[in-house]
Amino acid sequence: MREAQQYPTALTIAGSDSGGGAGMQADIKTMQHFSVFSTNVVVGLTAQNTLGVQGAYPTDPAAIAAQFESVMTDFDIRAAKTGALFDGVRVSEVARNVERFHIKQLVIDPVMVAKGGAPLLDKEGVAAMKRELLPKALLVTPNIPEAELLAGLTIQTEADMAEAAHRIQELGVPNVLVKGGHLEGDEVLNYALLGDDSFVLKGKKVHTARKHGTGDTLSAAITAMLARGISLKQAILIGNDYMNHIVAQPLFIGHGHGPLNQALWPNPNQRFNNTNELDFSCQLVVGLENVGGDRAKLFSLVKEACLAGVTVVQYREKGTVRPSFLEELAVAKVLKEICRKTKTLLFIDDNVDLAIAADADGVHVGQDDASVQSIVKKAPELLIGLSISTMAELEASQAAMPDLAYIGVGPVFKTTTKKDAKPTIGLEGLREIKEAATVPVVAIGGINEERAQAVYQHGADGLAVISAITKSTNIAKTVQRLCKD
Ligand SMILES: Cc1ncc(COP(=O)(O)OP(=O)(O)O)c(N)n1
Ligand SMILES: Cc1ncsc1CCOP(=O)(O)O
Ligand SMILES: [Mg+2]
Repeated sequence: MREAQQYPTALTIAGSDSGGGAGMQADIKTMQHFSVFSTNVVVGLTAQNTLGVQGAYPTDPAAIAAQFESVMTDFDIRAAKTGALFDGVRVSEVARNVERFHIKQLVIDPVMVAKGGAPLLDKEGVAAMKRELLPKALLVTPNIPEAELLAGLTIQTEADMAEAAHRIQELGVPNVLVKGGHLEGDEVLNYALLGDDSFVLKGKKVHTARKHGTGDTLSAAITAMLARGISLKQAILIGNDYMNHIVAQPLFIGHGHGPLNQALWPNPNQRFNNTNELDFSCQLVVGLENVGGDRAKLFSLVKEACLAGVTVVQYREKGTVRPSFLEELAVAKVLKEICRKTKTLLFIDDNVDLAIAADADGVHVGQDDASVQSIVKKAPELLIGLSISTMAELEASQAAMPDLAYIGVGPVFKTTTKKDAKPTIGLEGLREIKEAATVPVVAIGGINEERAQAVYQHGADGLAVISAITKSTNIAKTVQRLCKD
């Protein structure tokens, strides 16, 4: 199957909101924004706007089953989520179909009451959810009133949230995210209990009524990321950042509880695009250290290399006298501008904060730098390159692979440019790592014009050089010879 046909697909099992801000409409918009195709089982209609729910019309259970049949027999559903399920009959029908079609990655947003106060799940529905649906789910994302109902306790503090999460876990769902937006205070605390692991996510509380659809949007974002193969924990961390960002900039639509703008995400989809489409074939790694500290020389060299066809520039400062953060930022911003003109990707070595501040495309980190997981949490929009020098490092980094744009493998040959370089791995070492790698391999270390083609022949998808370009007397010709024949 061609890559373009492997667009991840998810399913939302929810109610329609005629106002467009919540329910299935919020799910579809959010999933699309995360580059996931959304299929739907409509469990009911609501006549609704930003002022409230004027009517609710549950779907015939036979129509629910028929929709499941249509979707599940055609699409490769990687993850699903539920929203408003109305009553016990519909919850049972959904649970039956989840079982029938072996839906594994199921996120339950246990929608019980709409923003304006209208009930969206009756008493039997709550009982059926506890009994039949939660044990089939991967994650449940209750807000405070929903968690109180599911856990049977009053929640006022973080400790209460933790207690509620544990009680809900006992109902058979392994992972629980209690959303604390309804609690007093200037911060929103979300409590996550993932198996035995627990953590608290914080966000600034935005005091606005324009938050219609927040629960649907968060659970849809998490579901979309699961469909893309991102781990549950990272999906929750990214989803939390996403919500903090979009809640702060609501849409001024309607006269009541206004909707969110799901498309508001910095550098939309940059991170989630098919990274296979990005070109990591020829990378110039460079800093002031490599050009005698001469800024003008650095800029003209990078410009020439970009025009000659390098596909990535990595800004890397390693000299004994390091420029200050602000000096590096000033340089990085000029590099960004140069790269923008030729559509060349700009990466920053080691420094995630600098990459964020300079609006770089990515960051390259070594084994002892910031962890891939922490970068994803802090800056989900950044592409990430990770250094790998041995098979053991590759194996130890398996969990990070879905989040990587490429791995930098080497040093392949002896190099004097990097003082603390690890032992060389040679062309055979490069081949061995390439055969086990699941992301593009960028070879580095002692590569020059003469050696470039052998590097490709041993499996490299791309190469990265410092001295081959910084010491070249004819950059255009050098870049041409470094490219794959
Ligand atoms: C493409 C590429 N591969 C490897 C490295 C080395 O990064 P790291 O291990 O962090 O070492 P330093 O560059 O920080 O000395 C790289 N920068 N780029
Ligand atoms: C940054 C780095 N990482 C491994 S080797 C190396 C230096 C590459 O420099 P050169 O291309 O001049 O050998
Ligand atoms: Mg490093």
